[in-house]
Amino acid sequence: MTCFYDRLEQRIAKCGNPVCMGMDPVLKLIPLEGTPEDRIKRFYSDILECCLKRNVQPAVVKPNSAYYECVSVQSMLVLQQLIADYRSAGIPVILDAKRGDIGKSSAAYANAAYDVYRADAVTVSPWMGADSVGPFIREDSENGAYVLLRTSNKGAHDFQDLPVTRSDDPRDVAEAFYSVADKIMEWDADKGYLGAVVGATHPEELEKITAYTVAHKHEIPFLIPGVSIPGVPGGQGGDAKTVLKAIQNGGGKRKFHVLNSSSGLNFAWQRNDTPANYANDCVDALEKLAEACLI
Ligand SMILES: O=c1ccn([C@@H]2O[C@H](COP(=O)(O)O)[C@@H](O)[C@H]2O)c(=O)[nH]1
Repeated sequence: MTCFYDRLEQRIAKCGNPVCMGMDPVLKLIPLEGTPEDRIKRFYSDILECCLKRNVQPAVVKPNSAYYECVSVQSMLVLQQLIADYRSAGIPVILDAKRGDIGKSSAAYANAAYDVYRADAVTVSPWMGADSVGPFIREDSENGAYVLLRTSNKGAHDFQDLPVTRSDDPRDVAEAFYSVADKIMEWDADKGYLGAVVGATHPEELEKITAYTVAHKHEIPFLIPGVSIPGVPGGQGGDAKTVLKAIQNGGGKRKFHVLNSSSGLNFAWQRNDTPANYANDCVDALEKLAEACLI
């Protein structure tokens, strides 16, 4: 059994890029006719087919559950089918659902993500602590979970940057996100089940977090959302090269970090206003992002 993050590292090496393609359907940007569910299914199936045909593949994909839940109950079946299709093509799937609850409810959420939707990995919130994250660590499985550590949004600052006293020494104060990093390293105990979400919009923090984990001899694999692709609308302004250099400057050695773009890839057709060419435009943008990741 190979743990999720070793698998991911192998996969990144094999496909030659660390891109995580988000799959966040927005109906008004899907230029197809039919029921909402059919349009979502065809859209992402066409993109998959085009990736395979052109042999340009993302390392991993990340559907955000919210974008399916808000369409209909039936679209959750589409999500399940898309996860199966991408996995059958050899592309691992991270289900972005940001789970976390009391232990037994977290266990039910973990069963849903890994056994019903059959995702390889899932995003989880650390807010409720060890018993909440624990069920997402499946011993002897190939599954993984990404814990929210320093998110990409503005509001991340509200709690994640709060100064926290970390020992009996009142001078030992640091931002709260370091405590999340500590817990990820403690809960994972080097078994390779836990990664962390760190936003591309905060490269300074990314460098600090990398340096911290390297100093603790426990590099944490990062899922890095918020990347924008130069010349393509969408995303949150994070720059791929800056992100990868931040990891390098922090002393990161492992090649298991993934950079996510959702709207920038999915709706790249907007760049040239070529809706009929949505699949090729997405794959062009993917190629562009993959190139930007060569540093
Ligand atoms: O800190 C976070 C955590 C999750 N996300 C999610 O990633 C994608 C980003 O979409 P873009 O269109 O590339 O901006 C989306 O699903 C978010 O919910 C994040 O952005 N930041």
